[in-house]
Amino acid sequence: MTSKDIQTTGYTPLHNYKSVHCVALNAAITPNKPTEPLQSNGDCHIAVTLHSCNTKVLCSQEADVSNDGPELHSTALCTSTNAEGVTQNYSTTQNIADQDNTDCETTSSLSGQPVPDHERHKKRTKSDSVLNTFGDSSGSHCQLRGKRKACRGSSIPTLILSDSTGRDSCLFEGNLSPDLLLFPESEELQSDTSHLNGRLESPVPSYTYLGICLNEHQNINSDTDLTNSANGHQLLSPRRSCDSAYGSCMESVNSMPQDDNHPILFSDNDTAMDNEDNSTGISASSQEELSHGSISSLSLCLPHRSVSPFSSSSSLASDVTTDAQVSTDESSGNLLVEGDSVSRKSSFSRNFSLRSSLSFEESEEDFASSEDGSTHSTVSRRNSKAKAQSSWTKIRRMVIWSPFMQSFKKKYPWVQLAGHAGNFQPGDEGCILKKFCEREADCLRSISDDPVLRNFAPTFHGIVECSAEKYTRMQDLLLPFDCPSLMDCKMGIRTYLEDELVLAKVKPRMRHDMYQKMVEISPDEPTDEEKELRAVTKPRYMQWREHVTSTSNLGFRIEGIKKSNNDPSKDYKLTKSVEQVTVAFKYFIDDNIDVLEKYIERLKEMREALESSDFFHRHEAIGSSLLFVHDSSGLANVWMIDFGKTSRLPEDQTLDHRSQWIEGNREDGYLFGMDNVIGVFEGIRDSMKPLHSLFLLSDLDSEQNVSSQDNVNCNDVTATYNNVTPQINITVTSPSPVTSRKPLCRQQSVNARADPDDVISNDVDALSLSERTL
Ligand SMILES: O=P(O)(O)O[C@H]1[C@H](O)[C@@H](OP(=O)(O)O)[C@H](OP(=O)(O)O)[C@@H](OP(=O)(O)O)[C@H]1O
Ligand SMILES: Nc1ncnc2c1ncn2[C@@H]1O[C@H](COP(=O)(O)OP(=O)(O)O)[C@@H](O)[C@H]1O
Repeated sequence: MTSKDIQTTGYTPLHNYKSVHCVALNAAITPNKPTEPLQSNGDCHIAVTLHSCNTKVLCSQEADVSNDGPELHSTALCTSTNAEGVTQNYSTTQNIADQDNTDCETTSSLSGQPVPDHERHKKRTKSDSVLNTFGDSSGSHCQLRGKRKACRGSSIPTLILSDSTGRDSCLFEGNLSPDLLLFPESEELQSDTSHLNGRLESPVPSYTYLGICLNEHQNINSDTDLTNSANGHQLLSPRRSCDSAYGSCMESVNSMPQDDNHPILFSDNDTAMDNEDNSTGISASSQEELSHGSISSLSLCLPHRSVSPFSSSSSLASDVTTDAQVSTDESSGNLLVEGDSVSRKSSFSRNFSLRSSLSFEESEEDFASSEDGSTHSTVSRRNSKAKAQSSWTKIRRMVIWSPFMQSFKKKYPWVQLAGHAGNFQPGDEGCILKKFCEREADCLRSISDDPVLRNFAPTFHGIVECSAEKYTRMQDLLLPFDCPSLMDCKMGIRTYLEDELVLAKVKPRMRHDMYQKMVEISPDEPTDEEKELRAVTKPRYMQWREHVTSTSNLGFRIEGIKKSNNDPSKDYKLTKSVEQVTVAFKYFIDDNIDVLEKYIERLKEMREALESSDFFHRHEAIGSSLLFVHDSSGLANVWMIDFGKTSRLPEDQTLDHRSQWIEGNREDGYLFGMDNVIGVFEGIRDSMKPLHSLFLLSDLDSEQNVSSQDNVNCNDVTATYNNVTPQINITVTSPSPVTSRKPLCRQQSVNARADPDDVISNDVDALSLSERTL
């Protein structure tokens, strides 16, 4: 199966989700004795492979889980292999004394302490083969009996658990885009199934899949579709939503064939009907599975507090309460799930938002299964199944708390670094959705069609509508990166439209929010009148922002930086001078010269493309940003984003994007800013290149002009060598990064070593770029 095979098409992605928590557990995982229920003290061997949706194997894990003694600790001896094939052995020990205790204690010993072979459980062969089957990048696990997982966006984890008998199961959890749930697509059932079966050398075992979605409409969507496959196995898949947030997606799901083999277990008003006993919640069974008795109960709870993937992290006011219980009805063999209501407050403040495809802190809370709000009669059944349930809990904990999963958790953040909170939604197939803005959509469309510029901005993928709201669908630029570091630089010497200025003069609108933001940074900034009104106009605020940041002097400003493993920071509201910007850029690139070179190269290409672009010369670009993204693998790229205030000029007008702005000429200083971004990066590069490689002291007389050195991009270097004190002062006049303006002059003071035959050493400790003023 190719990666194409697992791309699901044909339905519109879901919108308006604040977060979706999805859990899927297969009942098929068994202890070493496959025909017996999972015992609370049973040992088992599990294998886990984590795939991205594009079938890349992210990592895999095998674990021998043994419960040494009465329920206090469980130890997993694991081998974990990442995408690069690096294998790590470790053990994970967990205190699982309290099943409802979400603060599961985990200690792990990592690589360097390989788990001795004799400590491993025996039955590995079959698991290995399963692991290999799933671990060969084929992505075959994504299609189980024709049920296609809507694997959209690379950041989607798929967990496959395989037990020692070769039976495999799916554990799928985290904060996932709603369109990542399993959705049926009827066709390719047979071929893929046989393919998978063939590879597994055994029939695909029964799967039980439970999908639980949580959306901003404060509902838990616990819906299922029990589907019998051709080979008699059954699949429980998420089926419908209780409100419009599911939108068109549910249309497609609902359009799937429904016949005797596809019993619908739930009504549309979320008062789920158990086909056996009319109980509330989710009910479905994998009867074959249950008749084997390989699982008697499992318990799932959605987190009590859940971080919304698209809400502000710092101003998070998210309060989520939801529980879902799954247990087995022994008489019917059904799995029974209960869910209570969810309440959520979402924040719409302007701030960061983070999405993590896996949110295992949250998942951990899953283990605290609450009886509150349960309306189902399965409480007693649950209680009676507590023991077996605890085994499941343990396994999940093992997996979730292993270094393997913990490190994966960090790998997939989607970050909205700047901009308006609530503007973005998850999209499908590597896309994100941004609230529709005609100007922006027009620009993205034009740029995508422009052979010169198309690589420098997110690809435009049309306009979609959901819940009566329009979105622009565009390429998710973070897709290829692992744990990316991001920086958003707002370009130009001006951040407000001329129209806004005109309007503010004619009809000033006082903004309290902007006054508030202003005094937070500069309490003394407002005039007496503004203080009295506790409000400022938008242009006043915007101009002040430009003035206290590098917008006005350098033609760009840093909006935010997020280093791979750190929280995002927008603490650049007073970053103005070249030195301050240099410090921030250096922090961002972390002295990684390769990344730096890539940025410089890319920026220069982009500048060249912009200079030659008719589109660009005919547009005024206000508030547009450069998004810098790199990761530890050295992958680095820069794109232009945010065209919400980029507008076409009258036919007879063009801009050079470097000239001074005079009201009415609509110049925006975009290229001026770009020149300076490049200049600062080049300054950093030069400072990182030790000058001692350039000059030998012996080459220098007491005073000598040294000709241009290519590798420092100097026009002229004047070096003064003082024979008495080994000190050299070098003045480098570099080509101006601000081409049409006064050249920047860098003065570098270099300490020379005493030995004149030796190279000049070391620090370029005084680097000053004289800033030009507008
Ligand atoms: O960055 P801070 O200091 O918070 O100021 C913001 C940014 O300038 C926004 O620009 P961008 O979207 O380019 O980041 C701007 O949105 P506009 O683009 O609508 O001008 C906001 O205006 P309001 O949306 O009017 O609040 C303004 O409050
Ligand atoms: N195509 C994209 N791919 C990935 N991240 C993006 C993309 N577009 C925007 N972002 C993220 O969203 C943030 C805000 O984007 P922006 O378009 O400036 O929003 P706004 O119009 O609300 O200001 C950026 O800083 C970046 O982190």
